[in-house]
Amino acid sequence: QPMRMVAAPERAAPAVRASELPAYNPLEGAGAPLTVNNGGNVWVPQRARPRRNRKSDAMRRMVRETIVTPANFIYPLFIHEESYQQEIPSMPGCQRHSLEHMLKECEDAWRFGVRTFVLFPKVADNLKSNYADECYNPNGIVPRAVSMIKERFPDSIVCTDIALDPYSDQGHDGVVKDGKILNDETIMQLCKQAVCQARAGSDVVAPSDMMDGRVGAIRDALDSEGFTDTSILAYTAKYASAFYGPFRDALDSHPGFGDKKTYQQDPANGREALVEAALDAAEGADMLMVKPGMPYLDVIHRLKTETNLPISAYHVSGEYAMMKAAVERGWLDERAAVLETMTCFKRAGADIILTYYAKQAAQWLCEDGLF
Ligand SMILES: NCc1[nH]cc(CCC(=O)O)c1CC(=O)O
Ligand SMILES: [Mg+2]
Repeated sequence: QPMRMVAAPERAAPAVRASELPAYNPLEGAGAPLTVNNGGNVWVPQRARPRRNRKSDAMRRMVRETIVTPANFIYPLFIHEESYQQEIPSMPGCQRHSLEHMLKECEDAWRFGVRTFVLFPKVADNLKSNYADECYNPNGIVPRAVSMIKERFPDSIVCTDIALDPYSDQGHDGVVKDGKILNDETIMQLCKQAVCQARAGSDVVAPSDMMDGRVGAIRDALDSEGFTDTSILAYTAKYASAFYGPFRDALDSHPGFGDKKTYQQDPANGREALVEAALDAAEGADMLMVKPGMPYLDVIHRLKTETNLPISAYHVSGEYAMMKAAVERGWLDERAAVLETMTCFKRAGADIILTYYAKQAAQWLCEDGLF
């Protein structure tokens, strides 16, 4: 039934005394007949009007629950050994950077308040192998990149990914035998990779492989080599997702056979993320990651309520690509859609947001100012 407007009567309605008003009931106005108040205005009697807290920009800012700042972002950078920048067609606006250009990119983001970077290497095919031994080469591209950033920006936080896939000739996150991914053999390699990166100056190592027990093993390996201050950002709830395709284009790391479902989580499972979170926390993780981001806000929220460790959302390559594609078609307002997405990650419980939009979003936040 549509509500009918009632014409105001000729004479003003008699004043209503407070004592005559019914007991407070915030829902009372719903469906109540329209009347006219002492001001002569149409009035649906109701005391609670949530719109009052939205009535001006200043009011909205005063009551805002969630504020995203550039310090919350982790900016991922793809690097390669070449001296040029290479566009990644499925990730418009992202490139494989030369090491020199990587520094320029850090500097640009730094000016907008971004302090944290994570590195992903595109490795040449002739350096790839089943055991991925290149991953702990002290002269490999990642250790060199880490020292370059730390030298230029000593106050930055440099994160490095721990996983074999960029260095694996099979495109898997572990050592392969008879078509299976070996858990404990892989952990041996991951520990060497973590120590190598810590030695190069990495502030945070981020295992993204999903082998069981690798957080504890990496913690012990770091500690026994004296790297007790190197943090671990564990990819705790990493799902076997269809949204990683553009990242695998960027690294040329598509799995050579099969899929990653025997180690990454089933997207159908939420409670399983709590099992993983309890293990990672017990094994010494400093921060927990949920990946992908937007389709997994419920998982972020559940981890936030179940643990007291900082939570990071990974806004992955496929999420980035689909936003860019809609923007290119003129179907989305990029700035509004991106900033809304970032705010929603934090509202859901993410303290940290790893996103390919980090530099751009930080710039927009700086332009808005006053956050
Ligand atoms: N260790 C692999 C890794 N680390 C980050 C991503 C994907 C990130 C993205 O899509 O942005 C992947 C891909 C995969 O698991 O196959
Ligand atoms: Mg685990």
